Amino acid sequence: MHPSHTLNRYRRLLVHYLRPQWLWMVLLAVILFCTIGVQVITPLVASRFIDQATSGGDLQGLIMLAVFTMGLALLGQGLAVAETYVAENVSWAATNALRTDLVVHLLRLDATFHTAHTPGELIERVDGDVGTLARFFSRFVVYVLGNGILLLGVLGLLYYVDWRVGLGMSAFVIVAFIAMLRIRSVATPSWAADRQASADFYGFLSEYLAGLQDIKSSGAGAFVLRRCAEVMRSWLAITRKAQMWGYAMVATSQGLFALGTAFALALSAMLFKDGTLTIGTIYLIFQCTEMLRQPTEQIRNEVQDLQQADASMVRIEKLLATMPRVVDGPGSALPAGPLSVELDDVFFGYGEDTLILRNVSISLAPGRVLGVVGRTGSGKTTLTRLCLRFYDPLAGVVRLGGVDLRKVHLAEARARIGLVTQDVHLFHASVRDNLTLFDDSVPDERIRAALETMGLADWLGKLSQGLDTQILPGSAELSAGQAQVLACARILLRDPDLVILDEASSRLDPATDRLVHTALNRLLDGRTGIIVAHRLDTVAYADDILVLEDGQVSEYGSRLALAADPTSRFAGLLRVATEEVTI
Ligand SMILES: Nc1ncnc2c1ncn2[C@@H]1O[C@H](COP(=O)(O)OP(=O)(O)OP(=O)(O)O)[C@@H](O)[C@H]1O
Repeated sequence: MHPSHTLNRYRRLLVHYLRPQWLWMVLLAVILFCTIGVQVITPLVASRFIDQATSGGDLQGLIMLAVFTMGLALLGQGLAVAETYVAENVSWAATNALRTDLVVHLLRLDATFHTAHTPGELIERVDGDVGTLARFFSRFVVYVLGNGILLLGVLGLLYYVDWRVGLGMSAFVIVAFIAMLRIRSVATPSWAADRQASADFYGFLSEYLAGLQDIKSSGAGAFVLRRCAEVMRSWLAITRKAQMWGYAMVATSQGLFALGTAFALALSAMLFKDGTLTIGTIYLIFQCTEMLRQPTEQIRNEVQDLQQADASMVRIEKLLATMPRVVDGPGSALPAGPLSVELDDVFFGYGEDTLILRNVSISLAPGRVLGVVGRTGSGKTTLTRLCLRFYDPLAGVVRLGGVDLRKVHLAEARARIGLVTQDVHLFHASVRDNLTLFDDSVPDERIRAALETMGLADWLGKLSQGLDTQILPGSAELSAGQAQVLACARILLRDPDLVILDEASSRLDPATDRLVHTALNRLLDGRTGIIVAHRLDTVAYADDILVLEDGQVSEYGSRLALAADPTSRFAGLLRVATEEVTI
């Protein structure tokens, strides 16, 4: 990675996220310069103390110097506390802003992106990578500048003591710095690999936690554990390498500075023999040599961390630069009331090579209900996704209310559609929040009314804390059918003009079955509907039927007409389904 690219990237992020924090940054700089002042003054005072003590100075003066030294030590601690407080404030405010931007961006990205990236990977971006950047936001500039000045200050002091010592130590600092940077550049790829390995691990973990039930029920636990062990084993090897490099850097700098101290002491001893230096000055040189180490290491650390953070910055910028494939429309208005749905010669595939839908044309009048049937994998769910514009067709047009969906604002179109998926997602939150999706402005009466309409009044009555009862996703109290009814209530509250229901294919017990039917009946009342139907009872709601076969329209027409025609595929499906039910 070219350093100037890194710095440019860093500057861009810094300017953007630190601008609102500039007052805090000024405060941080002031604190840092005071800290440096204290660091430089302390050895000077100590050296004077030693010289006065060894030359028999008066007790009063010595006490004053001792008290002054203690005061400086206390001030140094106070400044360190203040610095931590301000720096944490700055870095959290800036990184939280960046996190928010990333989350907003992730929500804007379309289904294609989310299919290609696991939630764990995205968590690592939003949390791991941003976390790596946290200290950069607060400390990088101030630290590099501050430590640079401290370094110059200490070297200046050494020149002031004796130019030979100053010159020798300047040469030493340059050599040490170059040596440390060399090692760093060799070590950087290991650190990048370490971050990637951690992202892979989180990706793995989130995927398997999400599929916990399937894993348990299919007895795949042993396989998951083995896979987990494999991922961790490879992570260990990578981390060990990265840590070893990190340690090599610490060891090198310690070794180098031990050499530096030895060099400084040897030089001082020679000059002491000459009578050029006092013992207090030698102490000062010793302290200064020690003091050179901290800023040199810190500048090295900052530069090294910047390299590490560069990988994070690259990934964050790349993520922010990823544009959704589905581009928001210019804002054509949709007509009021129930929406018609038209698919005009639609072709669609998720990837480049396989077409999932071919030649699909349907025209659903406002207020009518379309039942979509067909074998598993025939493209039924895919068709509903196109109506919500999760994807754009490769060819052909999808129209809502007669308007090309690509011309409408995504938010407006989606606000008019209510979707119940096969796999309803309930949040670990109260019943109220699950229904309103965290919109506090919806009054409780409306929520209760919606639940009542959906036939869930009894269910609500049994809940210990009513609307405040917490729902635990995947808990035994809520079956797939009940979850769908809750999702229907959620949608009823939004009062959409088109309802799309991808029916759960699981069989329901008779009571839940009745519940789902009441819910459906009321939800579809006065709205256009598309139901991906798996069961015979549900098909009965449809005015029109679309039979999909391998992504193509096999039959399309009024339900009654198709059912009455004994040669139709739909009539055939009905016969099979009736036999299944009656057996
Ligand atoms: N996000 C996706 N990315 C890639 N391929 C997908 C995606 N979703 C579905 N597919 C593929 O598209 C085809 C049609 O899937 P779709 O879910 O639309 O069928 P379906 O008729 O609804 O099936 P089911 O009745 O089982 O729900 C399948 O071969 C499936 O593997």
